[in-house]
Amino acid sequence: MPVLRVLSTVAKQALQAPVCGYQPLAVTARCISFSPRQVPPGSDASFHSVSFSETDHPKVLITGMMSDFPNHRKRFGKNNVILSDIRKPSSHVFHSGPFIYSDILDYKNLREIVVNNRITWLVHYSALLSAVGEANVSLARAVNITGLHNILDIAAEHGLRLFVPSTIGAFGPTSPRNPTPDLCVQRPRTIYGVSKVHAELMGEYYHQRYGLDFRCLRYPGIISADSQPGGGTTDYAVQIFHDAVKSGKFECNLRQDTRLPMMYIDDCLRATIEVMEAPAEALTMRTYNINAMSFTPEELAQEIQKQLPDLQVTYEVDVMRQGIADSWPMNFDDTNARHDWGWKHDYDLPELVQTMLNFIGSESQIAQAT
Ligand SMILES: NC(=O)C1=CN([C@@H]2O[C@H](COP(=O)(O)OP(=O)(O)OC[C@H]3O[C@@H](n4cnc5c(N)ncnc54)[C@H](O)[C@@H]3O)[C@@H](O)[C@H]2O)C=CC1
Ligand SMILES: CC(=O)[C@H](N)C(=O)O
Repeated sequence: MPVLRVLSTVAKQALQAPVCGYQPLAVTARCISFSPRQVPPGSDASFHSVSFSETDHPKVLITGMMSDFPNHRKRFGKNNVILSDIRKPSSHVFHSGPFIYSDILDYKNLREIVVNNRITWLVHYSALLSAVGEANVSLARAVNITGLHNILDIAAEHGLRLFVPSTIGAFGPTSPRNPTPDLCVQRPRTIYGVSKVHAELMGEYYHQRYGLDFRCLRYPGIISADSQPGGGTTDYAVQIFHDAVKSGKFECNLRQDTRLPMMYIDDCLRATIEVMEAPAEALTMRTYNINAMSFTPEELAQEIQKQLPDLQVTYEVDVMRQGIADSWPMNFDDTNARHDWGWKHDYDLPELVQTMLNFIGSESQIAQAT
């Protein structure tokens, strides 16, 4: 829809909205019962959010497949969590519950999915990560920014609770790095970081302007055994486990002393559920840092070598990735998440290494046996 038409619709309805007059923005937002792409009554469609009783399970749509979301499915019921992507799912994901094709750049298709499945919560993972984003800026801009606009409008129109992850990559070289607090200078130097700051600010704006229930966590680098690294700067911390088990050798593309915040996937998914379920009154902010551990490639290698002493690690620095890593936080301050909604991580470095090696080791034994 052309911008001007949106603006004129918004302006017209704003003028018609009763008694909002000179009240502060937050109050005004509650008076305006329309969303940015809503078309006027009498035209081709008009939207009315269905309200659900408190006892209903949320019906969750997840864009992008960060994992197979066993936690979400266990919590909300297998059929209440629909995964979506433009990529073919693994057979494990495909057989674990509903999966649907959805391109987040296709607004009408997203709307159809939300309506047909009576979606109430949207968890928006689709994005291009930092390194792959630098390699394809226009695609990153489309997926991470235009795609996000579609998601925000769909969520606002249909009264959805919306989760969008942000990242340590939303900070830049002028941010305090050790530790990095929730509120500080954010001048990232990657298209990924810029798009994530945009997502944080747009979500918070929609929250105060349209009452959107927007929730956002800034994740550290996420380490998971059951998905391949997706083109990020922290990928080395996943790849090292696969190479250690497979060949006993690993070539690291970051310097050995590059310290970055990291988290095991189970902690990440649990944090996501916890912040989504937190009562709105507990949230003093809508975007929180979450933290678990911080390590360098050398420290990670040493911890793995306690289990696999023959592992050999060499360093072949990728200049672009190193530049990105050097501009990111070394340690994350998540005091507010711990205070407001009780965030607490379970996995430190030794537990992470043990769990990853158990998982990848048993997978590789199965592969060898078959
Ligand atoms: N993996 C990590 O270390 C961290 C991830 N995050 C955030 O978590 C989210 C998920 O990250 P990962 O799973 O690691 O990334 P990933 O690159 O593995 O997955 C992203 C998914 O988005 C999908 N996608 C791309 N274009 C799409 C489109 N037009 N329509 C629908 N789907 C599309 C891709 O097919 C892919 O499956 C991202 O938003 C990322 O910014 C944040 C911090 C750390
Ligand atoms: C930390 C992230 O957001 C991601 N893993 C990346 O390295 O781009």
